[in-house]
Amino acid sequence: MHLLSSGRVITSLVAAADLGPDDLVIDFGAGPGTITAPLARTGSRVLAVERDPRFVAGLRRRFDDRPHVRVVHDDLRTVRLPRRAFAVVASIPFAVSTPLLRRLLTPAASGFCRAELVVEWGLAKRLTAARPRDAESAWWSCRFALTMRRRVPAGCFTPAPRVDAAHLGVRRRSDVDRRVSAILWALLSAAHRRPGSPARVALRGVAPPRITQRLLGDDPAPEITTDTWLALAKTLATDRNVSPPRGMP
Ligand SMILES: C[S@@+](CC[C@H](N)C(=O)[O-])C[C@H]1O[C@@H](n2cnc3c(N)ncnc32)[C@H](O)[C@@H]1O
Repeated sequence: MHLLSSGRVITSLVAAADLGPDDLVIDFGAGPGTITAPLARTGSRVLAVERDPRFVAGLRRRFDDRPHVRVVHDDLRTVRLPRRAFAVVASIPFAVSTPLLRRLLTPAASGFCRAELVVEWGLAKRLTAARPRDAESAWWSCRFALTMRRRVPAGCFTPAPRVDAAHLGVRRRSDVDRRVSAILWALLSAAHRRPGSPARVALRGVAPPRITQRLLGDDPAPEITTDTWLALAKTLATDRNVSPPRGMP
């Protein structure tokens, strides 16, 4: 287990979240409370989720006198998420980063709105690439602005992991509504079904060829940027003849 030991990284994680007393924030994999403590000082309501009973006991003792901190003994992959708007600030084991991101970023509607996360460097690089390489990363990056804030060298943890990490910022895009999302889901699912062929060809029958030709050209789906996918979905959303398909997650 690699505990964050750099005060500078912890301070910048919490500062980037810009939390106040009206906010609800979750620290997933809270461990000894290294991040929980500065989160508690922001005055927000804090949920510290931890699976290891020894850490849970320590967290309960440490935050006993802080009524706005609740320690939840549960698994981050299955714990019930709040319905109300919430933020996440966390440094979690690299092995459960993707399951957690899936829970936060995949559902079209949820209370999740933003996060400051420590994840493996390679994962952060992949998620913040201008050209998402699969339908899932495109779905995430079109609906959330994913920003590489900084590299977090392995030496910032005790003990140091084998690879560096990154501080990743996540913000829900306010200009992507349910209709745009539904169209986006249909476009990405169809275009990535045959990722080697030009996306505009894969989208025949899903979107009007005059629009896909102009925006997508002959590029296959993994070569199309997040910005272009978003522009296409927003253009189609303004066309009242396009009915938003069902089946979004
Ligand atoms: C890398 S440590 C980070 C601890 C602390 N956040 C820090 O930065 O120092 C990961 C923590 O996540 C906990 N953890 C691992 N898998 C978990 C899971 N599935 N659900 C909840 N907590 C988990 C571990 O017990 C450990 O305390």
